[in-house]
Amino acid sequence: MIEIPFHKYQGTGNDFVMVDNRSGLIDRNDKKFAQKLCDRKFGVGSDGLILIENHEKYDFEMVFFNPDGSQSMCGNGSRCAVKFAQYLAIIEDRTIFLSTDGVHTATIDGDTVSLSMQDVQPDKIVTFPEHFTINTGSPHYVIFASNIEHKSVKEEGAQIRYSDEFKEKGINVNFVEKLGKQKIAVRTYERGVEDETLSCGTGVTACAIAHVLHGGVSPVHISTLGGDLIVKFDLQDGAAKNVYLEGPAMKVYEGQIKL
Ligand SMILES: N[C@@H](CCC[C@H](N)C(=O)O)C(=O)O
Repeated sequence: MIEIPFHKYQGTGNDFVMVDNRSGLIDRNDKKFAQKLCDRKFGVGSDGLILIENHEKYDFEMVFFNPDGSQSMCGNGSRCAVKFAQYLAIIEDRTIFLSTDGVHTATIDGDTVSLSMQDVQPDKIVTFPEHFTINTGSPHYVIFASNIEHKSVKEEGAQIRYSDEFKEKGINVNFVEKLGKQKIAVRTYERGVEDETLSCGTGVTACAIAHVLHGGVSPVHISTLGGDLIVKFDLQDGAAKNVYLEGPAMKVYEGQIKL
């Protein structure tokens, strides 16, 4: 049994257990740690586990796990990791770091973290008559709907995520309501959590891109169940470039857990 010090962070209600793993306390290849720490009944409980590790070339490396132990890019988690790296005095108010899908930069202003996302090339944006699939580091299904406050996001999201087309690799499912040229509301079912979360950073980025492809204008202000985010980008030759995800990221508490 080992005692693991952890910090809990949230970004618009998407919550993460953070572990300073610069000493190699946790084996990053052992996905059971994520399953245990993220368990809301037997562990700390969160939408993901993030390990902060040393990196030769960048300020740090962020290793992200979903609660089921799978790995992908996490936008809100990256914003929280940046705040945690500031708390650990690895960085001051700007950084360049490595995440699951490559190198990111970020700036911090109080509790607001602005994160650069990878360019989304045209082959990652697929338009169907009723929906989009867009990969913003993680795969997203984006569907426009009305009155999303009344949607059964868990049930309807799970139907798409476990459909024949997606059941093997999984997909995150986003329901988007247009509120204006520069405003949308989003609710997201996340794979790996297998439930609705209060917010999803890569998800709202995909939704903002879909919104602009439908006539919206960047920057797009996004309302989620857990708070507000802003996504900015330039649409050039069918690609989304200079993509930024901005919003609050905060520490909630810290503790130790025996595993
Ligand atoms: N909450 C995240 C996305 C986390 C990864 C996702 N569940 C997946 O497996 O694709 C975000 O803020 O982007």
